[in-house]
Amino acid sequence: MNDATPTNQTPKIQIRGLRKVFGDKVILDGVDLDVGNGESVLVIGGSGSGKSVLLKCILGLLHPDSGSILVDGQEVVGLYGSALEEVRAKFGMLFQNAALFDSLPVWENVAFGLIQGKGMNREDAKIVALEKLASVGLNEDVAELSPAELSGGMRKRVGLARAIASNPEIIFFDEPTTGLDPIMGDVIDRLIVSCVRELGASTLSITHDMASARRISDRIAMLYKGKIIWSGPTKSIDNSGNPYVEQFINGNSEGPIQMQVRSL
Ligand SMILES: Nc1ncnc2c1ncn2[C@@H]1O[C@H](COP(=O)(O)OP(=O)(O)OP(=O)(O)O)[C@@H](O)[C@H]1O
Repeated sequence: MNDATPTNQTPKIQIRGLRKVFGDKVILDGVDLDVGNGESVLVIGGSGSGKSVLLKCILGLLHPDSGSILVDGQEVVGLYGSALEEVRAKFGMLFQNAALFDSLPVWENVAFGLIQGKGMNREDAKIVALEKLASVGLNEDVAELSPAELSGGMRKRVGLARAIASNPEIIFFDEPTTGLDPIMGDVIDRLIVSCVRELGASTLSITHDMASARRISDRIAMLYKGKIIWSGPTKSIDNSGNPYVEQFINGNSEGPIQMQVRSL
């Protein structure tokens, strides 16, 4: 399947024929996916379907067996060292568990990439961190706390502030609402949408939370058996006409998707 971009511009990310195998397990089996400029794409798929592997291939953390990943038209498969770092500098990422260092105060977690990655001095990096924390609704008192002192929702906010700290062109959201109650999930999703809009960033996200998926994406793509088997506007997800998508979004155990359940 060829995943057409919604505009004629060069896509921000263009993936073609991506294949990744671990031992005898084919995880990605020819993934084709585009993320347009300023577009928010969300990948759905069952546990173990390869969503994280896909993100890791784009970030160069895993090396695909074959296929192509273009970022702004530049091939990133096979890049390493400073060339890979240059591409990675375009990305921000909000990890599932926010992945904060408890040994550093909140502001330093946000400023970490600016100080370590971009060589910014601590004073300037702190100013940026405080600005970004303010943009996700956290004040200067919170900036001095340890992440261990924060609630789950606050940790996500800090993770979001860190993801946007360097004004990235592309942001990955990995399960941004996991572990939050539905109301806090909505709050975080709204923050994500407003921060992304303000930056004009393109996003690629993965989640199991369909309410969140509907809020933070323009387009949804479904990964199944190593391929994107459906992709379409988020607003048409309920009329996909695809039995795999229907089963997934309705959470039915009955349907064409065979979940592997190991009996104990
Ligand atoms: N480094 C690795 N070495 C071997 N197998 C791996 C490695 N990374 C991932 N896998 C396997 O690849 C498959 C896909 O994993 P992945 O984490 O991408 O799934 P996922 O769709 O993100 O799942 P979930 O929704 O549960 O997070 C799994 O079977 C996993 O065990």
